[in-house]
Amino acid sequence: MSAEYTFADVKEHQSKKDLWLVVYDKVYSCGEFVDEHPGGEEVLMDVAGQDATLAFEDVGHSDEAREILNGLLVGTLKRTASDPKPVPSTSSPSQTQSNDAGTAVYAFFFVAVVVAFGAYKMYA
Ligand code: HEM
Repeated sequence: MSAEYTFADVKEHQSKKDLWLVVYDKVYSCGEFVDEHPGGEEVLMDVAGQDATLAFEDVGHSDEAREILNGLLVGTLKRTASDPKPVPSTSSPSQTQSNDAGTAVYAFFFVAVVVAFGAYKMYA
C-alpha cells in the first residue's frame, strides 16, 4: 500500500459507507467497520474525513483495535504546507502518564497533610 492521499482526498470520504480517517498520518477506510465498531458509529462519523489520531488514542484502544485498524489501511497521508501539523507519535501517552503520576503524588501528600492536621486538631 504505497498510495498517497492529501487531506483533500480524505475529506471526500465522509459518508457512513465510505468513511476515511487518518491515524498517525496513515489513511484508513472504515466504511465496512462502522456498524461493527464497539464504540458506536457516531464517534466514527464525527471524525470522518479528518485526523482521528487524538480521538483514537484518547480512548486507549486495545492491541486488537490496532490490528483491525491495520487491516483497514489504504495509504499514507501526504501533508501540504497548509495542513495542520502531525500528531507526534507514541511518546506522548507516556508523558501524559508520568504527568498524571506526578499529580497523584502531590494529591496524596495534600490529603495526608489535611488528615494529619484534622487528627492534630481533634486530639490537641
Ligand atoms: C477505525 C478506527 C477504529 C477502530 C478499528 C476501533 C476499534 C475499536 C474496538 C475494537 C473497540 C473495543 C475495545 C478495544 O478493543 O479497544 C473500540 C471501542 C471504542 N472505541 Fe473505537 N475504534 C476506532 C476508532 C475510534 C474513534 C475515532 C473513536 C472516537 C472517540 C472511538 C471510540 C471508541 C470508544 C468510546 C470505545 C469504547 C466502547 C465501550 O467500551 O463501550 N473509536 N474501538
